[in-house]
Amino acid sequence: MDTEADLFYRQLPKVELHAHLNGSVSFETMETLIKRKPHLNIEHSMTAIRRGQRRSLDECFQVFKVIHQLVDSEEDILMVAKAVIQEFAADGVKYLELRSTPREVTETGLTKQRYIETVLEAIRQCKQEEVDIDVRFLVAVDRRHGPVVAMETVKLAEDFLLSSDGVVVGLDLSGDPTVGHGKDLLSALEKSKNCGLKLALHLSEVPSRRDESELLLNLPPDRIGHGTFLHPEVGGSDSLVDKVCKQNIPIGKSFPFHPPNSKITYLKYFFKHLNIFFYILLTILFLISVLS
Ligand SMILES: CNc1ncnc2c1ncn2[C@@H]1O[C@H](COP(=O)(O)O)[C@@H](O)[C@H]1O
Repeated sequence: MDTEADLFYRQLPKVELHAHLNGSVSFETMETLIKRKPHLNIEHSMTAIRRGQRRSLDECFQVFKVIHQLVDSEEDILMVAKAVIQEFAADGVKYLELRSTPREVTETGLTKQRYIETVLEAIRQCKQEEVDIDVRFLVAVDRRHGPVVAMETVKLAEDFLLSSDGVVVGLDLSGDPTVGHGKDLLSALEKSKNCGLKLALHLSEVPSRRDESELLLNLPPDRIGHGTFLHPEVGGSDSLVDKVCKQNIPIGKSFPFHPPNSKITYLKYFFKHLNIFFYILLTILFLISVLS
């Protein structure tokens, strides 16, 4: 049963700036999809990460593969997108930035163009049905597919930017962060920016990506996905954190994030190196006693 706090938080008007369409499918919608395709033998445990359950990034991407098998036609996309929008609205979200990677599925005749059009149709229908939410769409580039596909996706996104009456607003860069390097996608991202698409970039999601993050932050992006390893304490750098803070880029936060010059960081530094301060203090006391 809902507590008073649950109700309060549900009713609180909210913005959702990091929603992957196929990462936002509810248990109920998943049930409908599984029933529609019994031949796939998919069970619920293969499509969701339960509260408190820990999964590696690799396992998360396996889950998306299964979901993609379930969502592979215009009919599925329309149903899923409408349900996701209605559920966010029921949760008190007033502004939603939905992102999704357009896919081609030969067996069902789905093309990338129709994929985007179908999501836009779902947004249009929700608006017509007066669902109380403002939805924008970001076309996603999957970094695993490389620079050629990235450039094709940018061109597609650009067409929709001009024809979707303000619903398509940007480009998202996502996909397995351990695959490829951002430098190969830079020209596609620059083109995207130059034609007026906003950029939502997944970066520093895994360690040892400082060079890539530096490069991507120079674009700069308008949204950051995760940014888990930007901070110097986890292998990032002050320069990376500085760029995010100075440019005020909203971040899909997955870790405590302090600007390098904040009081909290100084205090943490002090306590971390307390033993050094103690030795310095002893040395000063020793020198005072010797000299006096
Ligand atoms: C866990 N952190 C993450 N890091 C990077 N990319 C992620 C992601 N979570 C989701 N995606 C991206 O979103 C796709 C699923 O939604 P769509 O089919 O596009 O709607 C995944 O295949 C992946 O490319």
